[in-house]
Amino acid sequence: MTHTADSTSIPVGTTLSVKVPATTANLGPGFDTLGLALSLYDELEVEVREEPGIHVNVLGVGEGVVPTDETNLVARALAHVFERFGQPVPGLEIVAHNAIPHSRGLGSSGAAIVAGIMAAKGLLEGIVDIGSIELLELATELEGHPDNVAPALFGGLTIAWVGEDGPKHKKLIAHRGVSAVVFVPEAAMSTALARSLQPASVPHEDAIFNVSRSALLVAALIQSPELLLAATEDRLHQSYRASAMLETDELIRMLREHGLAAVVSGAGPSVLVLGNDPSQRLLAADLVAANSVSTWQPLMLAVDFKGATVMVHPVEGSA
Ligand SMILES: Nc1ncnc2c1ncn2[C@@H]1O[C@H](COP(=O)(O)OP(=O)(O)O)[C@@H](O)[C@H]1O
Ligand SMILES: N[C@@H](CCOP(=O)(O)O)C(=O)O
Repeated sequence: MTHTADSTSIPVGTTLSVKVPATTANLGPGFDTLGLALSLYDELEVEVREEPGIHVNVLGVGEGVVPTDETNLVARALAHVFERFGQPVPGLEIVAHNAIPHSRGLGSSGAAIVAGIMAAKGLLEGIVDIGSIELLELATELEGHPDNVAPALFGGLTIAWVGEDGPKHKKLIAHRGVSAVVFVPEAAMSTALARSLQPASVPHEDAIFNVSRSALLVAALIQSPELLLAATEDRLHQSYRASAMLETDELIRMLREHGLAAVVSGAGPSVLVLGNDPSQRLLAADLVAANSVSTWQPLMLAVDFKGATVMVHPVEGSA
């Protein structure tokens, strides 16, 4: 006889693996809207156990820092899905292998939320069918804005928006000439702090400026990468947040003066350079090494086209 963890029919011993990409949001003018999935991943191994409660063994980034109990963001996201569908959470042992740096503007909180949601989707397979619209709704409820969680879930370049009936997305395939390098500083800055610096309203001319640049940016990213420099200008968020990340601001100015499409990655403080050919990444890395006194870790990343994945490994004989 197969043991079950509780009143759901999820057998004890069921395991699953989850993989979620890092993301870079905004891409300059596309505040809270545009995002790109990148080839840097957080991974989970999840096992259903007899003992109730969720324990998270955190390895890599966040080890010894983020909680290991039910208050862990991955565990909270997972529990949120079970609660939404009226299902009791089984006892779980989770091993989290984290590579996405925290509070640097690479979507670590979005990735943790998506990881928990994908784990829940895998555990609830055959009990509840969770579609892509629901995945994005659940993730956006927890993250507060859809621009990181959409590419983390679906991969590629995403346009995300919130309609009257909730968040939606459109996935696009970035032009293969587009390359990305992210410069990650040692110091962290929370997204919540960056968001607190945003004004409640902006001048109409700045809104027009960003509408034109973000429309152009979609064309640049999927068809005409040579337009990336003009297409990555922004007046909606970067200047308001610059006082909280002066070195980021300086680095972006320097790189843009050299013709490189440099922007704040997400809410910062990392810097993203979108290249229209791979040699621009090396040029950017040389310029950063030569012109900055601080240490910036260069991450040369590819665009991830797949998004989050979950693989369920049922207990033998339980299917
Ligand atoms: N894999 C993870 N497991 C648990 N908590 C996480 C994980 N990733 C991120 N977090 C939480 O999210 C915070 C970072 O979120 P945030 O400030 O939005 O920055 P980011 O730009 O990295 O998303 C971390 O300090 C931590 O509390
Ligand atoms: N649009 C958000 C994006 C936050 O991204 P993160 O990777 O820094 O969490 C914002 O700019 O606040």
